[in-house]
Amino acid sequence: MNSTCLQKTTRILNKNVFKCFLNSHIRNQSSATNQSLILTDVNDKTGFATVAFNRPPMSNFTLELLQDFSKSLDEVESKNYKGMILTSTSPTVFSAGLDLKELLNPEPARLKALRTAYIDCCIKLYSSMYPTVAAINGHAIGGGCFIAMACEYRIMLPNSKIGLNETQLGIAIPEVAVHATRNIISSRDAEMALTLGSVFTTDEALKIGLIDEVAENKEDALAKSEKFLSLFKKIPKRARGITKQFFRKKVIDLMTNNREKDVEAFVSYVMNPASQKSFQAFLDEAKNKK
Ligand SMILES: CC/C=C\CC/C=C/CC(=O)SCCNC(=O)CCNC(=O)[C@H](O)C(C)(C)COP(=O)(O)OP(=O)(O)OC[C@H]1O[C@@H](n2cnc3c(N)ncnc32)[C@H](O)[C@@H]1OP(=O)(O)O
Repeated sequence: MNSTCLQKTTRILNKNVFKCFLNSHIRNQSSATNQSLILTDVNDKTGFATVAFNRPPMSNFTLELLQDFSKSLDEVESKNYKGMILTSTSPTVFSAGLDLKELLNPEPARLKALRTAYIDCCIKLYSSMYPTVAAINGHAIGGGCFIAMACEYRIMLPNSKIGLNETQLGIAIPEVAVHATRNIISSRDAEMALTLGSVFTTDEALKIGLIDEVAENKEDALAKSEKFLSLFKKIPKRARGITKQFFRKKVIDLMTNNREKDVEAFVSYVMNPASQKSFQAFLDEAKNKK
């Protein structure tokens, strides 16, 4: 097989695997271990890329997933795709945030790398020149919620939960997350939500403006996402992107300039015995539910 033919075959295979994942055929983590942690599919007609977290069932973030996500975001930018839909291959979860097993008794260097990789992805997503939409196909908690918040528009499925629950775990919300939340919901709602570590239902999130639309199912969420991205079809990319970045400048600057401080603070919160206890309690409670 010549290389062009091989590339084409690989692409078709990847597309089929992706469709299969989108249809949620993979229901457990072990069946995904040999697969990419991020799947990207590009619609040749629209030029929109659909990027999916591929770590069922919780789509929680490990260092490796975040490193791959960062590369995918670079690819969407460098290949000049017209927009990005962010979703996951899990049947009921967009993302449960950072993998709590990464936070439990961590090796400090890996924990630092994890947080650095997470911020790196947030900066790329928050400041991207291309339009972004989160097709939130289930729960979006902690770091999963913030990633959705870094997109320009949020469409969520019914009967799901979304929120920044960090304070409940003993982790203070970084200043940057305060400003990013205020960019979406009212300052009053933001203060209540972040100090309580509130997790909202789909309907509650719609009411306060944390999400923009509710979709009937994943297919509908993807269709609505394409409709949102299409709004920008005729708007020159550079003018649009720079204007977006002006609105987001404060958050982008804080994330970029405070990166080291944020990592240090995060490591210190996570290593705190009270936080360690709360991570263990969550994992034990989930086990005992069964
Ligand atoms: C610039 C920075 C800005 C912002 C800051 C962003 C910071 C982020 C920090 C974090 O992300 S901390 C992590 C936050 N996440 C959580 O607290 C956990 C969230 N999970 C849930 O609330 C629920 O699991 C769910 C609503 C997603 C799903 O609920 P349900 O369907 O009832 O499943 P279970 O709770 O029974 O869980 C099933 C299974 O999955 C494990 N699990 C869930 N989440 C995580 C996780 N994040 N990490 C590791 N494992 C997780 C859970 O332990 C169960 O495991 P079993 O082995 O018992 O099956």
